[in-house]
Amino acid sequence: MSVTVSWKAAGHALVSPSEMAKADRLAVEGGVPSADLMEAAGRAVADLAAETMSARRASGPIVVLAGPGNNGGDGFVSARYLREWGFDCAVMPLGDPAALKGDAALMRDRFDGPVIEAAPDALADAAMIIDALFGAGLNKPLEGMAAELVDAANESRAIRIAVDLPSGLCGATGRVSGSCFRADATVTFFAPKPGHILAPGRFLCGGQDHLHVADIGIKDAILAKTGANTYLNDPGLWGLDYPHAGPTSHKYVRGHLLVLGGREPALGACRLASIAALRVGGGLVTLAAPSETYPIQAGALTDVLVRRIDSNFGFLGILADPRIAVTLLGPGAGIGEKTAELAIRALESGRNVVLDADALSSFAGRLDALAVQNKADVVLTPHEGEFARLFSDLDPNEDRLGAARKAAKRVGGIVVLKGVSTVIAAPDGRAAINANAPAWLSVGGTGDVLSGMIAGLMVQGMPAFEAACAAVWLHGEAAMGIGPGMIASDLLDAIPSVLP
Ligand SMILES: NC(=O)C1=CN([C@@H]2O[C@H](COP(=O)(O)OP(=O)(O)OC[C@H]3O[C@@H](n4cnc5c(N)ncnc54)[C@H](OP(=O)(O)O)[C@@H]3O)[C@@H](O)[C@H]2O)[C@H](O)CC1
Ligand SMILES: [K+]
Repeated sequence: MSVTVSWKAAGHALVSPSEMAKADRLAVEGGVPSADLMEAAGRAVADLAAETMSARRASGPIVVLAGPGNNGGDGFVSARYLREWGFDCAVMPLGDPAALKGDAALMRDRFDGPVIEAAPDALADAAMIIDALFGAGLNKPLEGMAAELVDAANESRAIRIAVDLPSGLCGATGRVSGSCFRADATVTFFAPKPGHILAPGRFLCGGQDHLHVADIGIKDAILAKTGANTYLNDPGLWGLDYPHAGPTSHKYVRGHLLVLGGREPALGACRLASIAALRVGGGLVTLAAPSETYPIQAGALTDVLVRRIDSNFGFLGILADPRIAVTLLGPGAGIGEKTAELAIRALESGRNVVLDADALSSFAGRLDALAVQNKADVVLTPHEGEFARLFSDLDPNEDRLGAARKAAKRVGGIVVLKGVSTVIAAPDGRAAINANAPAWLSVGGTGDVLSGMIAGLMVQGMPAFEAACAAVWLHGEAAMGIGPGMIASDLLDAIPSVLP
C-alpha cells in the first residue's frame, strides 16, 4: 500500500482536527468501520517506517510510543505490521494499556509483540521512534512522563516518525506550548491540518516534503461535507483564476493601476510596487508623484507613467479616469489623515484598493472608516506590527488563522497577514496558508513588491482573494529562486521566471 498518496485535489483543502473528526464520523456513517480506518492509518505508518528504515539502511529496535487514545491505537497497528515484516518492534504505552477503549483496545489485543514499560532511558538505543502518543486529541501541553518521553526521543539518535501530528503540536493552530516531538517525517490521514503547514508545525513535522498524506478509505466527496475552507496556498488553489494574457489582450484589457507616490525617505517603495505590477502582467501603471519628488520618480522610471500631483485633489483628478480599475496606496505614502482620506475616496469611487504600509498605519484606531458604501474589493497587507496596530484585540501568536479571519470579516476585505506563514483571509471565511517563503524574503522593500503584485493581478480582473494568494505564492517562489543576499529589487527581474 503506497503511503504517499498524491494529496487529494479538492483545491488542496486543509482540515482542522474538528473537521477531521467530522470526516471520520461521516465515513463511519457511510459504512466504513472505524476499526478499518485505524487499521489503514496504522498500516500507512508502518509502510513509511519500513521504507525509511531501508532507505536509511538502518537496523535496530523500533519503539512505538503509544498514547491513551486512538493515536495510540494507530501505533499498535503499525507495530503489528512492522513485526510481521521482521522488524524488532516494541510498544511503549503511556499509562496502562488496559485503559484503552474502543478501536484502540481492539488493536492493542491484536498486537502480540513486546509491550515495554515507559522509560525515557530505554529510548537511547532505538533505531526509530514512532510517536503515537497524541494526535488530533491533544488538549493541553505535554507534562510528566509524556514530556519526558518526547524530550528523550528528541535527544536520541533515532529516526523519528510522527503519527498524524507530532505530540505537543496543535493541529488547528500549529502552535506548541511545552515539549513537542520533532519528527523527521509525519504521516497524516485524508488531508493535512493547518498545524502541518503553519510554522513551527511545518518544521516539527519534518518539513512539507516529509509530510505524507495517507488515504485511509475516507472518500474525497466527504471533504466538501466537513465545511473545510482552509487551503494550502499553491497554484492548485488559484490557477483557474489566473489571468493569462490572451492574443487579444492589450494594455487597457490588462488593466490600468494607479499608485500613490511616496515621500522621503521611501521614494523607492512606490517604484518597486509599480514595476512589480507590470511584471505580473498589469497593462498600465500610473504613479501619482508629489511634485517635490516628481523629477526623481520620472527620472527613475521608464515603464511607468509618472504624473505630478500637488495635493490630494491631484490624485483624485487622475483617479477620475474610468480606465483606472485598481489603486494602490501605502508604500512610502506617509502616515496620517491625508493618506487615509485618499484611500477612502478611492474606495468610495468603487475602485478596488490595495492598502499597504503607511496606508494601513493611517487607519490605526479608525478601521470603521473603511466601511464605505458601494465598496469594491479592498486588500490589506499588514505585517505583524501593522496588524497589531489595526487589530489590537486579535493575537496572531495565539491563533494566526483565526486572527486573520476575524480581521477580514471586520474590514469586509482580504487581509494578507504577512510572516513566515503568510495567511490570506477573506471576509467569507476562506483562508489560505502560504508555506514557500524563504527566510531571506524578510528584507526591506519586499512588501512593496508584494503589494504591487497583488494590485497587478487584480487590475487584470483576477478576484481579490485569488490574486492575493497567487501574488504571495509567486513572491515566495521568485525569492526561492534568488537565494540568500537577495534584495527587494532582485524580485522584479525574477518574477517572469515563476509566472504560470
Ligand atoms: N479519521 C481520523 O482522523 C482517524 C484518526 N485516528 C487517530 O485518532 C487520533 C485522535 O484520537 P483521539 O483519541 O481523539 O485523541 P488522541 O489519541 O490524540 O489523544 C488521546 C487522549 O489523550 C488525552 N490528552 C490530550 N492531550 C493530552 C496531554 N497533553 N497529556 C495527557 N493526556 C492528553 C485526551 O483525553 P482527555 O481525557 O484528557 O480529554 C485525548 O482524548 C488521530 O490523531 C489519529 O491518529 C484513527 O486511528 C484513524 C482515523
Ligand atoms: K502523534
